[in-house]
Amino acid sequence: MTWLRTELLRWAPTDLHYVFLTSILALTLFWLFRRQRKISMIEKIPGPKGLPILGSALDVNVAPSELFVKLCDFCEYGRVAKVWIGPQPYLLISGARAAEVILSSQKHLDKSRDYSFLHPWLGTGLLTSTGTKWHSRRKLLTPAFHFKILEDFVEVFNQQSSVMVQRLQKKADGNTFDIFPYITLCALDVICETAMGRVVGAQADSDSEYVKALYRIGSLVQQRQARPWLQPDLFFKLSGYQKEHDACLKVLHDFSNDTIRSRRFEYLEGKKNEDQNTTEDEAIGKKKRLAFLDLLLEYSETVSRLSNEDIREEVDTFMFEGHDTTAAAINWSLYLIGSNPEIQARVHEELDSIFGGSDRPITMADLREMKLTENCIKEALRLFPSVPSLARELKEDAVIDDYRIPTGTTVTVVTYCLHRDPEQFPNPEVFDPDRFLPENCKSRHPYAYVPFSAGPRNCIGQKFALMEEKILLSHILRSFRVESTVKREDLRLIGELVLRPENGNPVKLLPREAH
Ligand code: HEM
Repeated sequence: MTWLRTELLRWAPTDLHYVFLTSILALTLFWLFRRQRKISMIEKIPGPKGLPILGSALDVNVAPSELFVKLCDFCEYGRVAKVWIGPQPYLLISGARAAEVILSSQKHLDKSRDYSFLHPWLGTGLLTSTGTKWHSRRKLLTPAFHFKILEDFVEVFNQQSSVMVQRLQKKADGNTFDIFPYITLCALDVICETAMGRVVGAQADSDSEYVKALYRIGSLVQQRQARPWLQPDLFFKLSGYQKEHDACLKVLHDFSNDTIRSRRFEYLEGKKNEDQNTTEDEAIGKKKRLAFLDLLLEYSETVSRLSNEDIREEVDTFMFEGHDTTAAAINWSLYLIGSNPEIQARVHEELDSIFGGSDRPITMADLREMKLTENCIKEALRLFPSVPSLARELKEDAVIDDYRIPTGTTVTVVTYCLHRDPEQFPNPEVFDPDRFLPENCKSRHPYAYVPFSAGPRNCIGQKFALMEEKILLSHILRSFRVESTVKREDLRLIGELVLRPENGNPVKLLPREAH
């Protein structure tokens, strides 16, 4: 028995134990109090009832096209709605006043956790970074999107559009085919040349290793975002996707790194020779076109030092943000124009009045005249915004539409639903480009229409995107008449990183001369 007494004495609680236990208890109570406060604040907001602990997690465990329908159903609860997915509350915003609180704020700039699945590929480039890094990069990159610089890209937009039109000519026999990949590959060629200054010829060879890796990694990130069980690193690894993801990553990063290294070398060599020689182009007064990558190299030498890795983050971000979004937007415009023959006739009339039936390249002056075409693009981005929702994580409490929203909540602006508010857009489902005539925009809330987001974290590439869209779309419509074959009520939407039709964009094309 002596051994038992000795053991008991050894384990008898000391002051240290009391302090330790009291601290644990205090921390637990504090956590419970905070959690309860959070729950009671969130519970005041309308939303689906959900199950204990799971919330609405089972409702969102559905096929991708049903998931988007669910998201829109949740928004029916109100312009501000809540939904619990397990222990995590999500706030869904589909009203302009509430969207303004988040998008115009200088405080709520942090992206939600979903964006972290892009980090291995994009690092913390402009889209995914936060705090001082985001601030300084945004300041550095803004001049790269100046109109004067974008003007130089018109030639690329024209050249790649001509390749696309040539490819489409082979399909313009009135039979149905999916035009989506034709437009996507063209947008990919455009972004490779404008962002990196490299010609990948995706339209000529869509089997290239780089093109395949780009698409595969996009779809892997999307799957991970949509399926909560793939989110922990361990499960992603066990699923086998991690290996595939890393293989794609290697192809993409090797490509960007090689390009950056060789362009930096060329840039430095060019600088050395600058005073000694003039290049052949300069001798005939022709200015060399600079890709975004060249501009970053120049800023890196003159404004703020950027490592090759810093530059890669930004160039990869442009590659990611800058092609799927524009490709989807052009497809949606074409889909809606192809479903509305009267509007298509008006667009053809506008294009004929500018180009008179010639197939000459499009100039900046032409772009300014394409008012109706531009309004069709804007209206298509209203009905089918390429980025259908965007999310922030609150780093401090916020007051939205009289509700106090606690720190840590993920706030998602559901652009797709916001753009269908009947108070801002009467008969919201109707495709009516005249909504964007200046006189019809006057009374609209400034945050009712935000396809490029708004406020400090808006899309840096929106002018580039609109120019590209106008040029690609008008090249198609100058050559062809388009007929959409899917009715609006039969559309099934996939609303992941980018909003796209589940079954592509099957259309019939006919050469214009035939009509
Ligand atoms: C129709 C085409 C496009 C649409 C609809 C679009 C839409 C958007 C939206 C909604 C955001 C905010 C995302 C968020 O807060 O999560 C965004 C951000 C961004 N976009 Fe675009 N985008 C388009 C084209 C482009 C292009 C062509 C580029 C570059 C060449 C680009 C580069 C970026 C970048 C770098 C950001 C992050 C900006 C920041 O956080 O400071 N986008 N875009």
